[in-house]
Amino acid sequence: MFDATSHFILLHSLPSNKSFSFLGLPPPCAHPHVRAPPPLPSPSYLITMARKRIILSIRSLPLLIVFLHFVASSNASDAENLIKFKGSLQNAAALSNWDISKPPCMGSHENWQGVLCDKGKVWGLKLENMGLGGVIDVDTLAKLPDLRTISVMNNNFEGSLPSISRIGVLKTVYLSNNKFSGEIPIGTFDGMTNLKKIYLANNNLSGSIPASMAALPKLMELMLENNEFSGAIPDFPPNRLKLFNASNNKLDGEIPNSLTNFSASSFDGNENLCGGPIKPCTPNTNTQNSSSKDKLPVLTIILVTVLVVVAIAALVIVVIILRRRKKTTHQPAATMATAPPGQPKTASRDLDRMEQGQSGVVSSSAVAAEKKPEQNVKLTFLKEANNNNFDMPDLLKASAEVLGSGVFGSTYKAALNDGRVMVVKRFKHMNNVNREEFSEHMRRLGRLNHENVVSIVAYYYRKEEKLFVADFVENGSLAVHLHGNRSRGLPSPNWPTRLNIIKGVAKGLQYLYNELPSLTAPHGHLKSSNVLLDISFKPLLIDYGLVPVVNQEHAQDHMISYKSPEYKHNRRITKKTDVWSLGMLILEILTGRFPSNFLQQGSGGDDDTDLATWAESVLCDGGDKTEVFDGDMEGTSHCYGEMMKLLKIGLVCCHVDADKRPDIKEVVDKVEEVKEKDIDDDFYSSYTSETDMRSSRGLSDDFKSINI
Ligand SMILES: Nc1ncnc2c1ncn2[C@@H]1O[C@H](COP(=O)(O)OP(=O)(O)OP(=O)(O)O)[C@@H](O)[C@H]1O
Repeated sequence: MFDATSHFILLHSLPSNKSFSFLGLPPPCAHPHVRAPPPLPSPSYLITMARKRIILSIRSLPLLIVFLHFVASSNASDAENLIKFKGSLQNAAALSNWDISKPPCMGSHENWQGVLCDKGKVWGLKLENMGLGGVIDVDTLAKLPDLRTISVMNNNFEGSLPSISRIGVLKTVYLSNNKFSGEIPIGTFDGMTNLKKIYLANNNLSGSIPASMAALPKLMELMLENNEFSGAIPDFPPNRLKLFNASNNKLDGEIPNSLTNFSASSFDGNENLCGGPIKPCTPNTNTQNSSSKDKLPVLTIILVTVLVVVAIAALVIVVIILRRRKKTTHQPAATMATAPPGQPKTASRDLDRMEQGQSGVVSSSAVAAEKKPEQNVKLTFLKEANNNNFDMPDLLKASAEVLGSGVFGSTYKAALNDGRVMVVKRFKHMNNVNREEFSEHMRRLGRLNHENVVSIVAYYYRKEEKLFVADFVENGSLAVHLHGNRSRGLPSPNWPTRLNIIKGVAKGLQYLYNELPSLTAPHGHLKSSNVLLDISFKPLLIDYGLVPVVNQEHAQDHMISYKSPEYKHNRRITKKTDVWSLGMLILEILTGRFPSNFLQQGSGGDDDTDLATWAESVLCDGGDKTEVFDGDMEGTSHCYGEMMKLLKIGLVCCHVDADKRPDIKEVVDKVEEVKEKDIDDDFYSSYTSETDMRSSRGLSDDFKSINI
């Protein structure tokens, strides 16, 4: 027996020059003028050596078997560790399908609720909104070698923060919206050299922000809002953090220079914090901040008090005189933009509270204009409409609900007194576009009118505050219907509904391409949470046309277009980038899998596995191809042929080479040809042949060859 292993061992165990001679090649560094080539080894020498190696390889066979067994059983041990981890949780009913007899991961297929898989390995845990409590057993999780992300957001975990540095390889940790409390030990994040995102918002954590956080070399997102953190904010390396929020804590001192580019809302609600975008630090603030050890001399205090009293008195007299004069000259007309005294401040605080997610429904504002209310609180309406009989003060008074916080800011639902329900989106990460450019862009967006595009009704511009107002769409986002309903046990959209949604989205996107020809990516941020559904499940696009007005650095980190292969590889987006996003969305709708799970996983390195690659691998691996489709999608019998056609359109749209993707018109035409039911029963089997499948993304260049 002379197997590959023994062959390998034989070659590598021979004296270096001999091994090359054995292959009939000259030794790598031999130089004829320096040294003559060594003589060929005698046949008896070679036979002896070969024998020795064979014996060695037979001896090492048990080791090899143990090694292979270890590799084969690594999945089982992931399963055991997960079951052990589950054992320390309370209220783990949502994890009832964690079943040791079934591996958590089969390739990229996930068998266990909340367990994210890649190539048969557990790379993430997404245990959100499950009412979980108890202990997070980090020591057991540390035994999962491929674990890179953990989210237990929106649960009931309490007590001190788990020692996550035991899982040193983590890239993202989401612990927001729990009841974690107490101080974070100094070294909690020590050695976590790959950690990029830490979400701790809405807990009861106290003490200082640990310096080990500021020392993390790759940290990009840090959310600490609505806790009890105190003391000074440590200095983070400049330009590293892309998202930061420490509002509503008890922090004090001066905001470090490295964080001054974040807006005031990242720091609001910390009374003794100063500098950067909030109130300037005065010697007085500094005195307060340094625990007021050295007190001001009594005389100075008295002098300052007297001066302040005199100044206030003078101000009151001036105001009274001015009011009297006004009254005698003319009676002022009440403008919609004039807020009642005190209203802006309260409203502003309400808004910030809403933003921190402290309460779902509050009597709120959409914006507060603290400086020049007369000029600043007027909305600019984009369309002439009879029912635009409201303005900013009405939004300020309306009861509002936080719909969510996205990458550009927060979105609120505001119910007006006349029954109309509006949505206000407050943008945080805009670029420095001036009023004229912004207004011009808004007028362009305001002219849009299509049944699959949500119209922007009005906008508000101030240098540091930008708002969009739109009508509320009742039925929530496609993302919730595809992914959220599942965990709540609600029905998922069936095949005909999903097909109609894709048709509507494609038409809406084509409309944007036609109407906004000057934009490279007319949508730019197409994903399932930016597709809303009305009551009849008609899709409507939102968050389109933003690329020209948003902060580019932020966009590059968060917008869907910037996750495309062309941006990853060539740092550019093209006219076909939105087609890629549409392709991804088609695959998400058909497979029920969330593309961002794949993107997040690939973002840290060279791993290019995305949803399209995964779908292709299922189609090509010779197994049951229908497994690619979402198992929760009903109404699929006699439809697999048509579903396959649509899947293939999605795959072609995701072609890695942007030039080989179809243009939007071709996509719309092809999608329109897909029917709810298979026309020909035999069609499916011929359609799903191996060759045909392999041609979908890379191997066939001609989109027109799609056999519809
Ligand atoms: N006009 C609207 N009617 C109803 N719901 C809306 C409307 N606009 C936005 N939403 C919903 O509000 C929520 C928050 O939206 P937002 O755009 O702030 O975040 P996102 O879509 O989750 O992320 P991103 O900022 O990346 O777009 C989402 O669930 C979105 O579907």
